[in-house]
Amino acid sequence: MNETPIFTDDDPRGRLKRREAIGAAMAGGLALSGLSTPAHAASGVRTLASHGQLRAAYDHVIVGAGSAGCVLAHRLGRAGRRVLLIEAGMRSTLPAVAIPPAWPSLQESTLDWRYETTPQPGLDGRTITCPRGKAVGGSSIINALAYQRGHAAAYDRWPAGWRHADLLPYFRRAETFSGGANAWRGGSGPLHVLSLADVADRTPVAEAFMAAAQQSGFPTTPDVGGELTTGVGWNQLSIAGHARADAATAYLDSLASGPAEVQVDLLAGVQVLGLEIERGRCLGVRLPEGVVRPEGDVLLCAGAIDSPRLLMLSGIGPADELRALGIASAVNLPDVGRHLEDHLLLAGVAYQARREVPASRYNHADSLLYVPHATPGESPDILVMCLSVPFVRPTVGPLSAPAYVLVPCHLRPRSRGSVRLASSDPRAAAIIDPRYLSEPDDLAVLAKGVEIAREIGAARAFDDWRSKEVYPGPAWTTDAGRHDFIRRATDSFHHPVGTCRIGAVVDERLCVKGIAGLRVIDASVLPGLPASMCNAAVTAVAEKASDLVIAG
Ligand SMILES: Cc1cc2nc3c(=O)[nH]c(=O)nc-3n(C[C@H](O)[C@H](O)[C@H](O)COP(=O)(O)OP(=O)(O)OC[C@H]3O[C@@H](n4cnc5c(N)ncnc54)[C@H](O)[C@@H]3O)c2cc1C
Repeated sequence: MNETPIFTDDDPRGRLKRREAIGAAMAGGLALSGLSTPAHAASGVRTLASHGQLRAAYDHVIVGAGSAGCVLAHRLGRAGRRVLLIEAGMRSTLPAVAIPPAWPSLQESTLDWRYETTPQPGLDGRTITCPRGKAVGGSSIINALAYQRGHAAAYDRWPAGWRHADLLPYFRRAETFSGGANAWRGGSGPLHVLSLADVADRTPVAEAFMAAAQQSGFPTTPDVGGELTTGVGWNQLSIAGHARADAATAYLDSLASGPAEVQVDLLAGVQVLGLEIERGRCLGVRLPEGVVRPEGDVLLCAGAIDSPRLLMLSGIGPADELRALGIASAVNLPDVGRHLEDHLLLAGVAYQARREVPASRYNHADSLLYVPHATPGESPDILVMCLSVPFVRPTVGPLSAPAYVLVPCHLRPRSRGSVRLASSDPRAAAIIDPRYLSEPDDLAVLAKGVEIAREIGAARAFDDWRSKEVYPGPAWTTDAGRHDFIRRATDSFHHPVGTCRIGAVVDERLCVKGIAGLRVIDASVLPGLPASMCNAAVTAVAEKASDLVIAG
């Protein structure tokens, strides 16, 4: 059997886990050459060094140890289920993962699948990077750490059972909030959420943004993730003790302590190649070395790009398209891979500063503003973040320090795209076409976002910081100039969802329509974007899904 290394030997955390794995393997009666120490039962997640260490039987196989997969492993493990968690990436050893302000360096690193979109006509034909975490912890390992659930109304547009009131107990169950528990926030969940309202070392430019937004007539909110999710407030981040609190540290490492031994095995560095489907039932998952068949459901948690890809590779999707690639249809589900939705950001409304801008100790966006511009009282369509770094798209032009940038984001885009198979090769990346700005209304909302950002940027509270507006600058005076600037400055916010959405691909229990024994549980099932970044929504959906799986 081909051994797949789980950790590099120079990683102290890796050595510890490897020792646990070896001990557990011997306890299970498996022989590894060169070992003479007695076996002992490991607590927590048992990290398998190879396919050969699999247990004789599992209740569930989880594909993908990302934001959702780690939640499921934790909850099912605690419920006494025998779980195999399979992840294509490894446990991360990059120090930058733990350091919040270092997060941008993780894109295009070894922890990133490094996908990219097709050329986007709405963005002057540019291809856009589509980073996705390839590691134990998934995209929560490389993301920008913001952790917010957004406005209730965005969930209330989702199908029954998944609306805000249904999810609120799960948002609370997931988190330990730095501001303490209340009717909206959790106080004892695995994931630590730090409100920058509770720290003293916020960057002063973010303080100026708070004041400038108020001078421009926007209300403040004491807790952007609590009862009032509109207005200007301090960012909230998944951070515990100054370090990133990703899904793996929060949900897998915490299994090591607890009331009872759990039976959760992690097989990392192994890519699932497809699902075994026979006569309308999912029997297991295909690995390079064979098939693993659980006694219960297979739980697909490979994310908004790879979950639809794996379904289609297994014959679940648009039958005609799959047949054209030589893939036999198991069930015709035309919506698999369709309805791809993603938030847009615009980088940005940029200012040369009068003096050095102190760096953020967090994620560079210490304060932000949610604006329900289109429909006051509804969920926000515009978010403006205040970045204390000179971040503009290279297609916009140069920007040297000292500078700060206001970044408008579109939270309710109308453009919809797709994820399709490039070929029947199970290792080939999917064709990702978000069709950014294909709906003219999206451009108009971004234009409004730029205007809000410029108004705040020109407010008195920034006088002490602002030397001059560099972008959009004079370009903003004509229609042509405005449109040109938006097309050059727009990028993905990296929140793809909806490619296996509830109602179309999975039912309200997240079971794949027409296939028994298979559920999809990750960002792909979200029936729409939340009115904020999506990690909290994915986590809450996975929390609720774990109860559904346990209920059977
Ligand atoms: C650069 C970036 C910044 C972001 N910033 C934020 C932010 O600040 N706040 C926020 O809320 N959200 C943010 N997000 C989005 C958020 O992190 C994701 O929406 C969320 O993590 C998605 O969770 P998931 O479980 O659906 O997928 P993932 O967490 O991506 O997990 C999928 C897992 O499946 C694995 N996998 C895929 N295919 C296979 C296969 N064939 N075999 C085995 N394993 C497989 C992957 O390696 C991965 O570990 C950001 C995302 C990125 C990329």
